[in-house]
Amino acid sequence: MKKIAIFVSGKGTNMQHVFQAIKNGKLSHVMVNLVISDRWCKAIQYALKENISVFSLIKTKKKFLSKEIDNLLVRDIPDIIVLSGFLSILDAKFCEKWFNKVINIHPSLLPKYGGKGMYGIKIHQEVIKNKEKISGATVHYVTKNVDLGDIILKKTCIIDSGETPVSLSKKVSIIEKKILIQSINKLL
Ligand SMILES: Nc1nc2c(c(=O)[nH]1)N[C@@H](CN(C=O)c1ccc(C(=O)N[C@@H](CCC(=O)O)C(=O)O)cc1)CN2
Ligand SMILES: NCC(=O)N[C@@H]1O[C@H](COP(=O)([O-])[O-])[C@@H](O)[C@H]1O
Repeated sequence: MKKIAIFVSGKGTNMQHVFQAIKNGKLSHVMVNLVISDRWCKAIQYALKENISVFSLIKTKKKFLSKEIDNLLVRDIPDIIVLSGFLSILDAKFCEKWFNKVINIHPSLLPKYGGKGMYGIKIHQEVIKNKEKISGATVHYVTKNVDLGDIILKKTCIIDSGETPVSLSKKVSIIEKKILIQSINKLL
C-alpha cells in the first residue's frame, strides 16, 4: 500500500478529490496516512472525519514550520507528499531532504504565473488582466525555487470572451483534480 501525505492551508478541494479517488478506485493501492496544515482551515475539518493522522501547526512560527513538518513525516514516512493549496514556502533543507518526493498542484501553466505571491484567485486575475488566450494547471516537483521544479503534468483550457477570474478558477479547478490524480498514478 503506497502512502500519501497531504499538506493544506485552505478548503482542501483537491485533497477531498484524492480521498474520493481512493474510495472510487481511481487511486488503487494508495492511502492518505497524514494531513498537515500550516493554519486552521476547512481542509482540516474534512480530514478529521477520515480515520488518519491530522496535524494543524497553527502555533508554529514560519521559520520552524518546515522542521516541524519533517518531525511529523519521519514518524510515518510517506511515499509521496502532495501540496494541495498549501500556502507556506518549504525551506531549502526540507526540499533537499525530500527531493523528488514532494509534488504541488498549481492553477496556472507554469512557469507563467508562479512564484511568491502567486496563489489562489490572484493567479486568475493576472491571467485575465493580461488577456491570455489559454490557461490551465500544472503538477510539478517541489524544490527550493518556488513553482520552478520539474513539471510532471500540465493541461490547458481555453479562455472564453467574457471569462472572469471566478469562472476561470472553476474551469482550472476541474483540470487540477484530473491531473493531480493522473500524476499520483504516474508516480506510485
Ligand atoms: N519550497 C517550495 N515551497 C512551496 C512551493 C514550491 O514550489 N517550493 N509551492 C507552493 C505552492 N504555491 C503555488 O503553487 C505557492 C503558495 C504560496 C505562495 C506565497 O506567496 N505564499 C505567501 C504566504 C501566503 C499565506 O500564508 O497566506 C508568502 O510566502 O509570502 C506562493 C506559491 C507551496 N510551497
Ligand atoms: N499556489 C497554490 C495555489 O494557488 N493553490 C490553489 O489554491 C486553491 C484552493 O485550494 P484548496 O481548495 O485545495 O485549499 C486551488 O485552486 C489551488 O490550485
